Amino acid sequence: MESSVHLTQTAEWEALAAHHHELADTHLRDLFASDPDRGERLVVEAGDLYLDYSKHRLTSETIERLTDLGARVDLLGRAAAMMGGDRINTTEDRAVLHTALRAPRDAVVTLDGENVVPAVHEVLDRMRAFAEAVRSGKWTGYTGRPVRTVVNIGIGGSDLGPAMATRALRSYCHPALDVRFVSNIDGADLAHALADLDPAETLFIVASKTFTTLETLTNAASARDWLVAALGDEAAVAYHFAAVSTATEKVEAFGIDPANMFEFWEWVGGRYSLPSAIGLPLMIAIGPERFDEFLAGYRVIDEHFASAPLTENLPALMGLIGVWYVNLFDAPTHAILPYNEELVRFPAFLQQLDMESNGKRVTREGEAVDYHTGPVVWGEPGTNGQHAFFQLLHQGTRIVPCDFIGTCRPTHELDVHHDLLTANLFAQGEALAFGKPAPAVSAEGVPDELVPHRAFPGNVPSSTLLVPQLTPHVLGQLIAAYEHKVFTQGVVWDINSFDQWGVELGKALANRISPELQRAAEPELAHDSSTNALIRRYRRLRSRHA
Ligand SMILES: O=P(O)(O)OC[C@H]1O[C@](O)(CO)[C@@H](O)[C@@H]1O
Repeated sequence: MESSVHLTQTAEWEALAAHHHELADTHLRDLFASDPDRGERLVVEAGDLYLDYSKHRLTSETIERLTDLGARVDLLGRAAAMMGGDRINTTEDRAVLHTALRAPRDAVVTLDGENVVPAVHEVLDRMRAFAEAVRSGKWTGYTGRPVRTVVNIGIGGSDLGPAMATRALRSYCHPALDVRFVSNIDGADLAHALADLDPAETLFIVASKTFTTLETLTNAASARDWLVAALGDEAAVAYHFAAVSTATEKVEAFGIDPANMFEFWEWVGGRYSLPSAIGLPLMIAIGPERFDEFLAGYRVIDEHFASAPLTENLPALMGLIGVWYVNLFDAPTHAILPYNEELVRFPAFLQQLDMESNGKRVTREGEAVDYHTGPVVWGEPGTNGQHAFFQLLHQGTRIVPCDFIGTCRPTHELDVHHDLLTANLFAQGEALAFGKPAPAVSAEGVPDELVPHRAFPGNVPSSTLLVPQLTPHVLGQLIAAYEHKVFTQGVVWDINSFDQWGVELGKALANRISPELQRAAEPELAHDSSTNALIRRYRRLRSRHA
């Protein structure tokens, strides 16, 4: 879309809004009654992903209107520009090439006249050799002992992706290697992670794109002190520390041997960096072959997204349907509900992916938007969520579109559990969509005064993403689908999904306040009275002997 054209003034937007006006009050019960086959028709498949979007408050016409809007903003053209190396992250003057991280060895992706794919595979080859050495015990620490625990130190995109995926694929992990993640600057995180470890058998991976992040550098420095104190020699650091970063000089300055540094590039956004060297702890955990399958999974969806027509394009439809709720139904949040305990960290991973990408209030041209952008993303695995917050989904006043994610085969032997788990998934989608109207409740003999309390309005929309099994290949597909969903929405909203200036102010203020917490002097008057009072109170109570 030409930047001078305002999204909400396009004919496609107006047509969508008019269509919403007609459909807004229609109940899913009526949509299914008048179109009984919609559960078989309003579905789309890509690779191993099966998306049922029939339980959304939409018709085929809605999909036509939404895909018209996608065409108007040239969604697939913009995807091609991203994958082709255009500098679409204009506020940082960067290309956005995470799709090149999973391109096959013989692919060509040109940036500034150079093919980036050979460098990607060179790093992957080095990662493979390193991962194999650690897994086989060939890599030995300062005292000659093999590694038993890998501790990844990173935060945000340098933590959430590998932590989520290592957890998701734990049934594929090396049985004798423990891979842990430390992210929070809260010393409780590192202290707890190290409490039962033997430094002689511990390998740290310091993961930071910029190698300037306060949390990561503080944790890494404390980890180094812990190691050196135990092994009695600075030289031990070279045996027990590796780094993943774009900043070679800073890694060296920290004291990590550049031979143990795995590079990635400024054109990889932190929240998109899992298939880069940031995935090293995952590769060590599941092994290079499984990691290759994981990357191949991403590739399946990248190729699908780049080429499928919008009406059959799974990530594009996920994104466009999300726009339908955010902008037309004013839905402020979006729930991610994996019915698979292994995906326990998937909602947190998607929070960064989605909210750091699309939590923006100005267009690419810097003009304030007059429509909502990214929703608040949240969630928890089923069935736990059912016994916690589903009450609000069923009977609250807000509309919460839900993504149910289910797996047909478990990665364990307890089949009975898995059928019960999946029965709950399907039941929730059904209950949310169709509800239980008051007459049906009365017909069961419920006293009149209780009927309003026990009726379910229904009409709560949901997608069901069903996959065969949570393998590395399928996980790669799932992540790529959400990446491209987020991209789709950013294109529609005409925002830059690849910068994150909104995280900077808090970092700067923390740097200012941090020395004030240690000084006896009054806090700087420049703070407001609330912050000053909190600083004073903290200083009074922080002493362990107070
Ligand atoms: O990898 P780095 O440079 O340490 O950054 C960690 C995270 O911090 C952020 O920049 C936000 O502060 C994220 O975008 C990023 O994933």
